[in-house]
Amino acid sequence: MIRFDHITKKYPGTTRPALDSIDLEILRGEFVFLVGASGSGKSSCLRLVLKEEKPTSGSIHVLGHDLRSISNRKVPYFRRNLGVVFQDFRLLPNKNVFDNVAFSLQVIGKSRGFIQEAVPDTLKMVGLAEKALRLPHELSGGEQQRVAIARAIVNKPQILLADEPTGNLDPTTSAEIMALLASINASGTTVIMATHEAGIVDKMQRRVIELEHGTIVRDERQGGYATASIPTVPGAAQPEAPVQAPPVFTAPVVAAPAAAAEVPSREALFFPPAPMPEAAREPEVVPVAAEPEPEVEPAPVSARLSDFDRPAVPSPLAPPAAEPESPADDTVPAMTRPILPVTQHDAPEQLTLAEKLGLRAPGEKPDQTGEQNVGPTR
Ligand SMILES: Nc1ncnc2c1ncn2[C@@H]1O[C@H](COP(=O)(O)OP(=O)(O)OP(=O)(O)O)[C@@H](O)[C@H]1O
Repeated sequence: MIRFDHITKKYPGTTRPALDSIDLEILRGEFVFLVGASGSGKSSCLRLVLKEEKPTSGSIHVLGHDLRSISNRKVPYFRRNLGVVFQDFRLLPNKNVFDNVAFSLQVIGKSRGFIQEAVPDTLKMVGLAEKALRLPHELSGGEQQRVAIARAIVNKPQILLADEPTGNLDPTTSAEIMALLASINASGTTVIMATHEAGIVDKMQRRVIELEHGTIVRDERQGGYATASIPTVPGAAQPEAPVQAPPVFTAPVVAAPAAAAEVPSREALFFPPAPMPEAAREPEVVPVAAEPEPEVEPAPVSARLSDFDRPAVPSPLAPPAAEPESPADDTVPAMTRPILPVTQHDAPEQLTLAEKLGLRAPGEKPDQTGEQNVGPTR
């Protein structure tokens, strides 16, 4: 699903490579932690997967594509296969929860009907169905991160990249966010998460790739956080949920994730299944749209409370019911968008949020959202 072959990344003006001849393979359905000291190269790995940065040498394959073969014009289409979540949430401050999630679908031209179904489904999954009309500043940090996760998964990405998604959250809230990420992984999405949080890594017992000065020094199938190079400080605060909180990330269940997940129960959220077995792996090549999608004017989307009262609906991660899609959607699987913060070297300096999310190519028709970022309110 993701393969790095001899990847070296050297940023302009630096003497030492951020990544130094990395070889790496991540399989479909895996949950992978990237750990390592600050500056070890974790975010660089994520940016390379997104094609936000180009390697100095070596090749990267994502979803069957050699990233060198994807032209800049097609990068936004490629990125619809990826969802990205950041430490600082990056919500649109003047849009409510529903519209923040709807935004990413509007920009890629999804129909109003699709949006009116997919957004409530996704908000329900992340536990925010009741708060669809709130503005970001009316939410807690954890709730804001749930909105960001909803936005990242609403179009059903095959890969979810998370760059320190719990970095601004307290331990209990972090545990809840991790349970949500685990449930997303359980429904088949590959999750790659860069983190410094030892407690989370130790509890999850998933694959751990440790970077040190741009090289991989550890790759464990079910690892913990601490090693000689990143020791856990005795007595340091660990992200432990308080006693009354539901137990999280414990006892992996043997069942493989379902291909089309049901809406996970609360129990499922807190007892995430183990990673998908390696057998059922490698995917077909995911097509990147050969032609640009037709420009569809973003339809004004307003949440109706009745939308949130509907009977049980399929998980937002499951394939949607037959939906009218734009022609380009026939060739681009329903996915979501990326958001890594680092500016592409060859991109214009002033990018709109849609461009940062990979929803529009730089220079494409700007949207009218008055977009700006909003960070945690905590
Ligand atoms: N745009 C850039 N220009 C120059 N150097 C960069 C750039 N981005 C990252 N670097 C350098 O590359 C190295 C790896 O950085 P990277 O952000 O990948 O590390 P990280 O492990 O994610 O760190 P952190 O945990 O602090 O986020 C660091 O030495 C950093 O200074």
